[in-house]
Amino acid sequence: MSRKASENVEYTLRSLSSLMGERRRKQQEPDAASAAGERSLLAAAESSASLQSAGGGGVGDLERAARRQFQQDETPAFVYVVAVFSALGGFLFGYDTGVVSGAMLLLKRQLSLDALWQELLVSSTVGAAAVSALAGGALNGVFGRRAAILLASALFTAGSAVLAAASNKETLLAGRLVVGLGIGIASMTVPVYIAEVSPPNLRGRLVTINTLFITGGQFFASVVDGAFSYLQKDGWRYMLGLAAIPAVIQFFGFLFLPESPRWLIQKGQTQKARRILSQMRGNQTIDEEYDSIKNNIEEEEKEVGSAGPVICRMLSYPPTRRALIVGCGLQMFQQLSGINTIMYYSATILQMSGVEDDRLAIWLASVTAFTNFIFTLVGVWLVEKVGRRKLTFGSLAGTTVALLVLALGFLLSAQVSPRITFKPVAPSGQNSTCTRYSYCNDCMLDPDCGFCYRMNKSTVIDSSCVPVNKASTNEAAWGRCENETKFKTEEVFWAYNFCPTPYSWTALLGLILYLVFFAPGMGPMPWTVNSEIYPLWARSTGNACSSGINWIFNVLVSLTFLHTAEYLTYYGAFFLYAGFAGVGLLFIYGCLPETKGKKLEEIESLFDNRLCTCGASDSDEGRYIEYIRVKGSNYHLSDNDASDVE
Ligand SMILES: O[C@H]1[C@H](O)[C@@H](O)[C@H](O)[C@@H](O)[C@H]1O
Repeated sequence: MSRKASENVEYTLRSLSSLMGERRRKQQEPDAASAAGERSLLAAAESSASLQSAGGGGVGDLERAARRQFQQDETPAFVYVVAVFSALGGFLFGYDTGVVSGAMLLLKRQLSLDALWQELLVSSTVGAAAVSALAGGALNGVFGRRAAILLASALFTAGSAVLAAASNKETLLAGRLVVGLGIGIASMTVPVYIAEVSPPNLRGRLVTINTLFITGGQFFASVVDGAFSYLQKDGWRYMLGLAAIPAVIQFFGFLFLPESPRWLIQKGQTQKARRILSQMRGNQTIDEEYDSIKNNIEEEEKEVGSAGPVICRMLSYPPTRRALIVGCGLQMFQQLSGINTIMYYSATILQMSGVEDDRLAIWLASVTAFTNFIFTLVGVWLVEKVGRRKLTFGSLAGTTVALLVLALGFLLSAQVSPRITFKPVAPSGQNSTCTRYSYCNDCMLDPDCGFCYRMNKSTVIDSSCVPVNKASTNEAAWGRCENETKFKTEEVFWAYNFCPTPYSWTALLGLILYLVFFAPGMGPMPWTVNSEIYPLWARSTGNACSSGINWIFNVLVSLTFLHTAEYLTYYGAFFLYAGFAGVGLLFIYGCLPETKGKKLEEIESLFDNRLCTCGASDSDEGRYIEYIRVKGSNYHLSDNDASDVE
């Protein structure tokens, strides 16, 4: 059957099943079955026969009516409102992790911060996020998802206010720690909350929107950084303080938004849960979904028991143990593929490719953040079409290739690295190791040194390696490249962290390819998949562990990047990330099952088989699955089983 024809049949099936549900509701006495939700799926042949006998206007009218009915069954706007308010947590996560690099440029001058303090202010937030993500499991298990999100937005607000008003570095550190605590809680709670309120056919898309907000926050932060970089004094206060606005909006929004119905059922607050669930499902019957959540909780309690800490029960029960390995593995490989060093290093990669102006490089770094954001949008679009498994695998495969291109770019640049031809005499009392280097590449790998040179057409001439000004890496400590006035009068250029070479464009190509491939899959899918693979009793703890792993590897990779580059050179570092990504590919191929279209309560069974047989045992692979909602019930309809459903 052609694709178009099969799409028509599918649409007709969808329309008819909806319509038949409606007809029956009108024609039949309400009995127990109809109270449990109308379930009427017809195979194509059956339905056309019923159609003829149904009379009353023929196929055209029926289809029109079906179309009307189908449209009425749409997910209520309320679910989208809830998802967007929750995803503000993602926005703050992105904003607060992204804004600090620009703020630091101004802060280090105004408060004379040394390297240790700069490092502390950047990594304290990520470290605090790791701790609070781990602790957030208990928090949102005991007090609920809504309370955890409210707490996270309160922390974001308080932290941003402290940062904006800070008068010394100690207060700044306190503010960054508070913001970090908020990020950790939000990063693990928001995806879980969205997954729990979403209907199955939209779940992937809505959870992925949270990552869209993360990358949106990072992009917005880069624009704010660019804009306030002109305000040399106190510009950082605005950069860091602005986060309070979305945080306050989220806090007040959530005062009016409901708790997750799944959590409420687990806590025995069934009436409230039913009310919220029907609010979320609009005109659809919720009985089936409600019963399935409730039965699931009871069965799980029988099967796993409720004694002992959740993490011990998870580890001793094979399906949750496997899910935990998959969830943590995905988060680990996301960070090991080097996303945050790519983002952090993008300004330098851009400079390598010939962008000499510093401000321009900062603005171009926001183009990088924008690319990351736009391609996450592609992920939102693809996730319910191609599914999580293919999207993640394809994305990581492309990311690996991009990392190889990046590494190759740096390798080529190192091979043709300009020679050092001019050895200036250091002013008295200014000792330095920089002048002993013979090639730009060695000079650039030493964090204390930079490359000062002139250009004759496209050839580097009069090049020297001199110490960098510790207060501003934009200039040398002394000599021709000491300040911007000298750059102009002496017609010299200053390169810190990179070498001018004709192959720099390869690195730029690698950078673009990286973001194009990473952003739709490896960026969002680890969060999305983690929000859905654990059964309810293990969901908070599972997400706490996997988010904790994400943050821990985030700190590890960012903190070790400069040292890795020093020991392995830049191309070595990118080859290393490509290697990690390659191992990640095998892991995803073997272990990640497809969760698209499944109800949260059905997903546990995907982990019944031995780990790393998912590639082979994924029974849904290659089958077209369409979610059909008939008067409140969701059904799988595939080519394989269309004929045996009534
Ligand atoms: O999913 C997000 C996203 O890809 C961000 O761009 C990155 O900074 C985060 O570390 C990651 O968790």
